[in-house]
Amino acid sequence: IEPDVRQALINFLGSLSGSNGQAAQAAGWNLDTDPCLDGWNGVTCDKKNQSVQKISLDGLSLAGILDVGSLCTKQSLAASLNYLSVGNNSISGDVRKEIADCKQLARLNISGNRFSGKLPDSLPMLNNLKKLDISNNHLSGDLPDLSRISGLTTFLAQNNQLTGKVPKLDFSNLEQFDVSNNLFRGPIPDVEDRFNESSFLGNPGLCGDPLPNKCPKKVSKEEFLMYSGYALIVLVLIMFVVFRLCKRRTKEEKVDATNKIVAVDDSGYKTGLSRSDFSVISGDQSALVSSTSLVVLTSPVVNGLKFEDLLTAPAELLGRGKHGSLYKVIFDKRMTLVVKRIKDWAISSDEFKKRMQRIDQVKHPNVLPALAFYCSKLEKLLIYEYQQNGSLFQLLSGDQPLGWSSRLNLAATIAEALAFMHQELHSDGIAHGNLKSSNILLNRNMVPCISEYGLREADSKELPSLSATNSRRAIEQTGATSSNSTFNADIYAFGVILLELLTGKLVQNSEFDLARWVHSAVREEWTVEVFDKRLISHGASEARMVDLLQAAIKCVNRSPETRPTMRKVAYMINAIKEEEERSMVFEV
Ligand SMILES: Nc1ncnc2c1ncn2[C@@H]1O[C@H](COP(=O)(O)OP(=O)(O)OP(=O)(O)O)[C@@H](O)[C@H]1O
Repeated sequence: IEPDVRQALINFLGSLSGSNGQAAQAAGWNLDTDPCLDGWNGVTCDKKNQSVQKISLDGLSLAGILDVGSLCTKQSLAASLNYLSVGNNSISGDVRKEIADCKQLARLNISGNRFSGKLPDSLPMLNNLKKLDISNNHLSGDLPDLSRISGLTTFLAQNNQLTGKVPKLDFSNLEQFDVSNNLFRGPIPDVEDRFNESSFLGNPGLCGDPLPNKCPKKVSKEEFLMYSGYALIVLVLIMFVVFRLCKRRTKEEKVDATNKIVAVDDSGYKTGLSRSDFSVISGDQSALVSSTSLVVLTSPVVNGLKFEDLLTAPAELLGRGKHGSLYKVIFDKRMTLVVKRIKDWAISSDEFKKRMQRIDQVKHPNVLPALAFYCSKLEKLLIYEYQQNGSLFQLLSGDQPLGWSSRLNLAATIAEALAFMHQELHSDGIAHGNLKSSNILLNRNMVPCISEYGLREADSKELPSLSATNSRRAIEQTGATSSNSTFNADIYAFGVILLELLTGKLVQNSEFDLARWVHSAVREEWTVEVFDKRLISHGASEARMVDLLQAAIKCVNRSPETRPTMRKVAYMINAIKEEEERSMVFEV
């Protein structure tokens, strides 16, 4: 063997052994001897001892790199070397592209090392390769196109991090095949029943035979075109039907429009039309707003809802208060909304929008959020979800008496929610402005929610509406437009709600001044007389009713500055509630 080949072999082993440079010596490889005639360990030559055919250096604790360059670029060596095996060492680094120069290689074994990186794209040029074992390394990336190596009988690649598809090899020719525990993806090619699932296990993205998990059905190009064709035809048909329906509806609306305009006019109530004949906005205004989207605040349910939807849906008038009218609007049974049409509020559209968006940022589970709103010069509308269980006002005026602990819980919940809103919106100067028991709604779980928060600023003319008398009390003696006065008015209004809960007497829309009546009764030491008889007969604790009455009286104090903040009120009511709970435990 020529000296330059000897040198190449020694260099190769030197690189393989890494810091342990003694390997060459230990294996008896040195320039003064001949690899074939003197029998270098791990080297096998041809029968005539003229060329090196095999290098077998398995299990020698080699910890360097595989310098195939020094080996395979030596033409005489490359022309004879058909076996290279360095398995079960600690060799690291990648397999370099020069491996392809060792054209005669029939067996390449690098298993059980620390090889990493991608196999070189030149590897399939080894077209004499029969056995390739790269298993138990840290190899990654997609494999080169191994299907180009036609005579492969062994391909072992298990326990690496190889990606991409399992190569389509000539499985009829393969005797050993294992790609388990890698990162291969996609369908397994047809392995002609020659290998079972153990060859593929441990690849989370693999599917199909012989693995038990089926691959998702792939739609062929023809099928795709066929289905798209069907979809297109259906779409055209739907559009045609919708177009026809819209046309018919517009015709009907034209006929109907005059009735609706009359119905919405203030005289509408007197026209004798049934309540469901009302429409939310009048016909002349609808022309201005018909194709405008609402500003959606909270709910995706109302996304895409337009004014024309509000116009065409049947609307039922729920109430016509001082601040506007309220309609119940049902959209194809999917959702029931209420639309508050605000009357005479001298607020610019910009201010209104900012105000509504600010309120929407403050969320509390016991405050009903507006879902959307609309504002223009002519109209200000707010949309809420319809609450089917009515209001606290209705609950208290109903036949079913409300028990003491329910009333106390209601009071505590509303106080807490109002305290939260006051705290969050104090710097914005946004109080409720129109708190009353008909604005405390009960949701589907009978949980109370404050509705219509911030729909009104209290101003000198427009007092927070209880009844005129009750509301005048609410803010009298305050600087009428100062923001504190609005918060103080809310506290007064909340005090009235407490009084309603305690006395069972409702003040809405009546001139009955509940606060004054309670004040005088207490002054005359008739305190017990004020309480709802039904509460006393059901054995509610008089002491705690008196405590709640004290809190209520503080809230309805004539002098707004001496009213406690809502936070303090909530604290007082919670203390009463805890006392009640303690006493219940004690009684049990
Ligand atoms: N989201 C809702 N769901 C169900 N009922 C509601 C809803 N909002 C209000 N209501 C009820 O509809 C009725 C009319 O409400 P509206 O707000 O018009 O009355 P109001 O508060 O007396 O009027 P105003 O706010 O102008 O003083 C009330 O009984 C109220 O409890």
